[in-house]
Amino acid sequence: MKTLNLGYPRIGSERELKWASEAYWAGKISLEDLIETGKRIRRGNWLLQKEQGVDLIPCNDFSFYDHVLDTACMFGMIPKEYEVVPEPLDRYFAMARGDQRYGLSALKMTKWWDTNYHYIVPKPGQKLQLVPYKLLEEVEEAKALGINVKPVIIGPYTFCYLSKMEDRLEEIIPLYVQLLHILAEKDIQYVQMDEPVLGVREDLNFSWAYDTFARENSAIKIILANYFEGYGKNAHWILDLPVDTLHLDLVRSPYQSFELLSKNSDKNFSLGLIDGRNVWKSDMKTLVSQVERAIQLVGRERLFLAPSCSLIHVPCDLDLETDLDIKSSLAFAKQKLEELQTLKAHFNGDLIDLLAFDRQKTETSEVQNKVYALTLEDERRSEPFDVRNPKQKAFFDLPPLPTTTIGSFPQTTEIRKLRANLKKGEISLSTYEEILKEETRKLIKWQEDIGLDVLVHGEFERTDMVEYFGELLDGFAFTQKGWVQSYGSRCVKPPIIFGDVKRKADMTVKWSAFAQSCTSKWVKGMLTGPVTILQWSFVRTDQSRRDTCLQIALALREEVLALEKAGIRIIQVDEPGLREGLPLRKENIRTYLEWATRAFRVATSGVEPETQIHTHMCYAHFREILPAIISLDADVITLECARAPQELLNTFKEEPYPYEIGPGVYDIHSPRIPHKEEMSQCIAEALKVVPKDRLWVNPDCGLKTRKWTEVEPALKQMVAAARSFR
Ligand SMILES: Nc1nc2c(c(=O)[nH]1)N[C@@H](CNc1ccc(C(=O)N[C@@H](CCC(=O)N[C@@H](CCC(=O)N[C@@H](CCC(=O)O)C(=O)O)C(=O)O)C(=O)O)cc1)CN2
Ligand code: MET
Ligand SMILES: [Zn+2]
Repeated sequence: MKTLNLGYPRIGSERELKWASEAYWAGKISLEDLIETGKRIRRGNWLLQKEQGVDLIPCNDFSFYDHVLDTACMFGMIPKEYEVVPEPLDRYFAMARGDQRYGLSALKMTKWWDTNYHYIVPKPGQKLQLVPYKLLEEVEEAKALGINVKPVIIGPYTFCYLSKMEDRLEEIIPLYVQLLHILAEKDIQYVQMDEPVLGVREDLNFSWAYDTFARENSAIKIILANYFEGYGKNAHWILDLPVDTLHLDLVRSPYQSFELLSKNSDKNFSLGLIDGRNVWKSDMKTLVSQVERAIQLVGRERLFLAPSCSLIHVPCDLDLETDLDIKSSLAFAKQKLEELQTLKAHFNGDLIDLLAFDRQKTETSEVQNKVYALTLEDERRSEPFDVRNPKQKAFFDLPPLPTTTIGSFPQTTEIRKLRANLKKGEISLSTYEEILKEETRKLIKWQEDIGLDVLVHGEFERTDMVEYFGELLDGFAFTQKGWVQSYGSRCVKPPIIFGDVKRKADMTVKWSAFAQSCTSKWVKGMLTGPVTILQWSFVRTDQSRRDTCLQIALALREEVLALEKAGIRIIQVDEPGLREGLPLRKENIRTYLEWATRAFRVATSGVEPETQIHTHMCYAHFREILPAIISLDADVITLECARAPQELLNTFKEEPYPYEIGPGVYDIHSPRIPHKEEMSQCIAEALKVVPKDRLWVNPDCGLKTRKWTEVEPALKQMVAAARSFR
């Protein structure tokens, strides 16, 4: 029995790649040093996988920023304006994050399927050509270590779908053919073509490309990898494709996977048994019986054992955790490979102790009962928007086009160091809090000085907008080193929901009330919404996502009411995870949106009519969920918009948004400082589709990743731009 792996985390178990890239961008280390770090990580990952007995080890799963951008570069998709950057890796980073030195803005970034990973959306335009050096270098590096790797390549349909160039398959297929030829010459035996588009589209004709590949290349075996969903109606023809192996995500689609295994075919199958999207240990007994069934259906020679998807969505190594009560229930990337090896050993006849793993079932608790007892009253504001909106206008007395920010301000090295010191016990909690209060006080003053209208406290006390709440709520565990790449060098440490969620005490009231006490302007309270907390955590699997989400909503409802009671009358409940949680298959969308929007309303609807509920979302194609966004009944929404204003504004042209809205005028994911004229342009565009008394002016998202030197001029210009329209 053989095993294969679809991809391994590339950020490094100590986030080596993050530190090296950020040091390189800051001019603190050389390009050679950065490249060397990349090599070290790849070597480490390959050797680890070899040691774990993985038979087909991936390459090209490494990336200095993003594997979709790598693929775009492999096909020569470098927009003209970036050609001014002489060094190829700098040009690549300029596309990913913009480059002030050359006045270049970044390409658009968006979510990878239903994950919290973000990819760079390639920009079609120029003629395509094959530039495969990154991939080939990795093949050679692995060879030097005695490993004949399996390159991972985004397949043509998925790549064209993600790049919005489905009309250019004819042009790109020959480049794939050319690449396969080159790889065959290098003695590559297997290539993994990732085609997760199979999980969302049922109208594509795959045989066009894959027949060509089979005709032109008999030497290379193609593993077609679909994950995060089953094959849907594509199951009717997928077995006719001339590929060697079909990967099945048995975690997301067990039923259909076995249907495919039962059909008559000549295919080999990769059984995606081990959950690549969650951190619980596998129940080996269940896996064994699944494999046994598969063996009965197709025979063991035709099977690979595998994780369900790439392991980049889970942390690297559980061994690094020294203080985690539920550790014995968990498996991170390295441990998942160990599970794979155990399973393989079992089927190869070694005597192995197979552990059944039953997560304890908890008794129906008070919180669960509260969820069952929720009524329509609990998710309805006491007055509809048209009645409460004029009251709010009178209550807050804000100028037209009020300016605000999304919540966080720069998380400077000093602040992070301070928190690290607190964790190490080098400073006391009261010292920590005093210093952060001082930062907050300074920030309030600064916001007053530059003339912002609705102020924020800055979120200095938060490690991360989800982790922070996880640490304060019952039912969550959190790791020390459980980092998962979110985009580029940015990582998150998703908390683990293992039990019933309950609010123990106030979570944000102290900080918001303190900030409000420093000013006579309005300070906006800041919470992360129930769907986003769910979506960005690892969840328990013994109860539905819906029930877990509603439990979180009930906890947040208490916090919202506590904020209101403390005099915070504008409360933002962020839901950037709402769109991302959308099921990939259309038929599951409605049910999801019903409970997800309900959770938001449960969290927010208990307040007085004058209390203004804001929400915020980023990176979304909002059009398809606009009715759901409207059903949140939030008084104000701030949205990411700067990298793709037209898309968003067209949406509102077609369907006017009935609440107040702030389409972001400043792209905060790039270090580049926008000009006032660009922001004015955004406001002018927005005014074409949003009535003036409903429009807010704000950045795209929080400013925590930016430097003060970037934020100061940008926000001053933003305020000036807003004023020029009043
Ligand atoms: N969960 C989540 N998902 C999300 C987002 C989000 O904000 N949270 N936003 C979008 C993605 N955007 C993101 C934006 C920023 C970061 C981000 O800045 N992450 C930080 C880590 C944040 C954090 O938890 N920081 C901790 C730990 C900081 C740290 O690394 N400390 C050093 C020591 C400090 C030092 O000496 O510099 C260490 O532990 O080694 C803290 O502030 O306390 C990073 O990668 O740098 C992540 C995602 C969508 N998905
Ligand atoms: C990813 S959405 C971020 C919202 C949060 N309030 C912040 O400003 O950082
Ligand atoms: Zn955001």
